[in-house]
Amino acid sequence: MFTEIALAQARPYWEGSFTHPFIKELVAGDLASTAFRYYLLQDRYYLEHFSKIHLLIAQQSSDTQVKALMYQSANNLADGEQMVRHDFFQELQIKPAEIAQTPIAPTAYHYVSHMYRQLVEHTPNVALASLLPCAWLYQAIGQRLATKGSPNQLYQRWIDTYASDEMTESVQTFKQIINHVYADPKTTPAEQQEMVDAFVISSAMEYNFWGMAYELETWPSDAKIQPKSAKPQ
Ligand SMILES: Cc1ncc(CO)c(N)n1
Repeated sequence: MFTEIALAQARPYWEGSFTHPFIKELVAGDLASTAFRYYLLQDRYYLEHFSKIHLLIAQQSSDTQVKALMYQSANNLADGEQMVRHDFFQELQIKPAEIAQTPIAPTAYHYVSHMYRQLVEHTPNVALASLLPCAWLYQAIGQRLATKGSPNQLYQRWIDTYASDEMTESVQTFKQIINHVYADPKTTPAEQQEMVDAFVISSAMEYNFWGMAYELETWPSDAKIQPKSAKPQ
């Protein structure tokens, strides 16, 4: 089964995420607000592209189940998670000017680039595999943290986003569909391996994403020109 094989290989990155200082301090309630802000700013860029990649996979896949899942998830993202984020932005007073002035951090840029790359270098199925750690890892984190609860209201709301029954259900559906695609006789052993590799790299990127926010990661400081900002196109 794809999900078991892929998770077994990505395990160290998952464990690293569960125990990352960003997550630990989020639960304890004492995560620096600068780190959470930076996370949100970078994640806004990430989610915007994540949604676009869903649409590209939907257009390029010949599998009816994959197509339906990608269109539906793109819609859910638009009116679910991105809406919640909109509220966070308002509450933390993150204004368009701050968004426009914040360069995309290297890890956010690399993670997004990795997902697009699967469509160019490989196939819609491989790109699909690169999307799965996003929802699945956050759902696993949500499950673990839900019982603990954060004394910080805002951080608790972030946790709640990922600890819901709807989240668990949608991850279940994604896993069933990808396991089906992986086992399909049309999927060659080479493509199966590429799916696993794409999943593992995304898991590594997920792990790096916490460090990116925690350390307020930037491009090399001697660069005179910073890359473009994360502002919406
Ligand atoms: C980087 C990242 N991974 C996963 C999720 C969950 O959707 C998110 N919002 N951001």
